[in-house]
Amino acid sequence: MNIPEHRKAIDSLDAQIVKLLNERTKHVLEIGDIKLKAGEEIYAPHRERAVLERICKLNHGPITNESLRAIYREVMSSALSLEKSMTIAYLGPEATFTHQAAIRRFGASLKYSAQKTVADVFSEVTKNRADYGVVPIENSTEGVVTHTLDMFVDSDLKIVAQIVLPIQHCLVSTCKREQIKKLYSHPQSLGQCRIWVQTHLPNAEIIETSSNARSAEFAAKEKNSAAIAGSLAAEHYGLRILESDIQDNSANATRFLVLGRQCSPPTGKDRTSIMLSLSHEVGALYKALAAFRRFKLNMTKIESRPSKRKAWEYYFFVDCEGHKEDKRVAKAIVELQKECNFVKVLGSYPNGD
Ligand SMILES: O=C(O)C(=O)C[C@]1(C(=O)O)C=C[C@@H](O)C=C1
Repeated sequence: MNIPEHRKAIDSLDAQIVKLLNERTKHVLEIGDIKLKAGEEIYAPHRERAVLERICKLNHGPITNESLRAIYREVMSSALSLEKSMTIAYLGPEATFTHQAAIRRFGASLKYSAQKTVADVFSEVTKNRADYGVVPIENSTEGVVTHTLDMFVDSDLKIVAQIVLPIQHCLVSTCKREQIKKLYSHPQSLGQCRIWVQTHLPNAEIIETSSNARSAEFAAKEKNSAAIAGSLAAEHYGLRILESDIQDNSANATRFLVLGRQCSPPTGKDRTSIMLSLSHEVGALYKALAAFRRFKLNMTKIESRPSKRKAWEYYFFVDCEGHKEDKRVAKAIVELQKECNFVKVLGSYPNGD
């Protein structure tokens, strides 16, 4: 076939794709009506995961699974936005990695609302001003985000999904690399790119900022300056990516949580986050954690935080595999309730990204 013939075939396929996408969307709208009448959540992360897994299984190429997932992300995002006008609050400013993570999960068709602090994200969702919130919880090199853990103490919001975003730092600027005199960076990002900066920009004056997006904003306004930031920030502030993936550790990733008001149903591959407090007694933590061993539950994380209510009193945050409605998890929670002063299930949600 020559190019015009291929294009004719593409035009005919596009006509079918558009028709099929609209047929799909009509079903989604009907589901939306049923959910609204039943007072159910519109966003269904368990179903989205099943859809994405299924389309990847159906795929025999040449299109990659990654591209197919990105296309379907947008298909589901546009469907969601038609089912209900939705707002996603996230830790801003605009174009941060949290913003990038939120778009990766919810797509480009929804409304996003940047918040100044993690507490503001919680408050927007609690007060119904946003449908969901996205906050960072831990970075593979920097560890846990303590503000986020602390917020769960007084909040009734649920973790409904998680997003694992590989953090790819870029050197972004309006000038050429040789012309860079100043480098704007968030201290954590600088920590993650230290070797690269020392090797490639040893003479640049380094100025610390409060976020990657701010770094990009400053670099966009000032001649002979550059920033360490993500690709979304580069695009947002009209900067060129001079070098990508400049982080010293290529396995650098951040886990974000999606906060909502209702729990997600089980998918068969879930994770449950639990918060607990214990009496000051020898072996109290050991006895409490025995519940996970007894019911053969793989614990994937444990963190402790000062309670801020009484000196030397701590809360423990524990993640395990399984859903709170799974028999073994439910039994372990009953056991924990016997051993602990206080137990709160923060949410059960699909494991993975
Ligand atoms: O299956 C549903 O519950 C839907 O609302 C449909 C759909 C989809 O487009 O497939 C849309 C949004 C949900 O988050 C999950 C899936």
